[in-house]
Amino acid sequence: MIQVNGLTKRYGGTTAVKDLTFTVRPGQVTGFLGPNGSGKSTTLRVILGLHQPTSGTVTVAGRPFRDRPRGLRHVGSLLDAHDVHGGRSAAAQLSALARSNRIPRRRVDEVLREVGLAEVAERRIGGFSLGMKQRLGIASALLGDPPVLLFDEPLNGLDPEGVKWVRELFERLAAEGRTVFVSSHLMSEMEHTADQLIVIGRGELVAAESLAEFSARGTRQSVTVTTPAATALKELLTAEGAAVRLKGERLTVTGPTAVRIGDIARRHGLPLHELSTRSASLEEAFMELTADRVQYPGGDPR
Ligand SMILES: Nc1ncnc2c1ncn2[C@@H]1O[C@H](COP(=O)(O)OP(=O)(O)OP(=O)(O)O)[C@@H](O)[C@H]1O
Repeated sequence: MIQVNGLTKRYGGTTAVKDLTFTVRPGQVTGFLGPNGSGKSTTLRVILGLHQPTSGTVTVAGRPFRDRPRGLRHVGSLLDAHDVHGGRSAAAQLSALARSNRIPRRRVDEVLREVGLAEVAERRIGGFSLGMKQRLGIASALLGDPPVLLFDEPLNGLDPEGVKWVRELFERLAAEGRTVFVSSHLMSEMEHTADQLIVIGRGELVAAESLAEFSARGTRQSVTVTTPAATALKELLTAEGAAVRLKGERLTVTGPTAVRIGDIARRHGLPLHELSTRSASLEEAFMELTADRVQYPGGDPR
């Protein structure tokens, strides 16, 4: 269990995280979701005792993590897959970690097998692909067989097969009763990975709930209409107070239902080639929720 209580972290004039409170429970995969620069890595670093909070507290299994000797047996983490010694072999890197944490050497072979790197164990890490480095980072996290695991953007650089493997691994780790906390800036990654979500924007908590609860927010619907009379229909719908986007013969309408749009078109003798309702995706719900909290919005403000 991880408990974050009123956590604020400032770097000089920048507030990376502000009054953040949430709990990450064992036995499930919890996604830590937020746009770029929203404070995810900062929070993970504070949980790991690498950075000091400006105010607030963070505990892992009831105690600050930095108070625990032989940390890898308590918390395993993957923060930055590039942060490895390129001249070493995978086996040498893990052996050094095992030694300094008093973990038996046999665990090195076990975790290398577990992450599918047994055959390249003696190769230099410098020649590894990003996907292989991610697997090595996951192996380091698993080395001490810890009850709590933190992963910062672990799906980055993985091919679809790698993504599937990581998802199944996380599921299994959670089913074993461990606390699994996984960050991502993409809802689409978390949609099939996490049971619970902690969502932040600009360092502040936006949502802490199950994926199912979060999905229920995405019930806002839009109607897609295709018609050769797109401009005329757009005018009629706009006059009704609908929000309408026009692209070629296709309108995306929010406000009125499909039935209402169909009735308006019929009354004015406008032909419809398509009329369909769709619910906003989870990605859209996430973007909507964090829209006013994005640190570096895309595009060029003019
Ligand atoms: N060591 C540091 N010194 C100064 N500012 C920092 C430091 N670390 C993070 N920040 C700032 O804190 C804010 C949050 O950054 P953080 O890396 O925690 O976000 P993130 O959600 O992990 O982003 P990303 O998805 O891009 O990795 C940003 O404005 C960042 O520039």
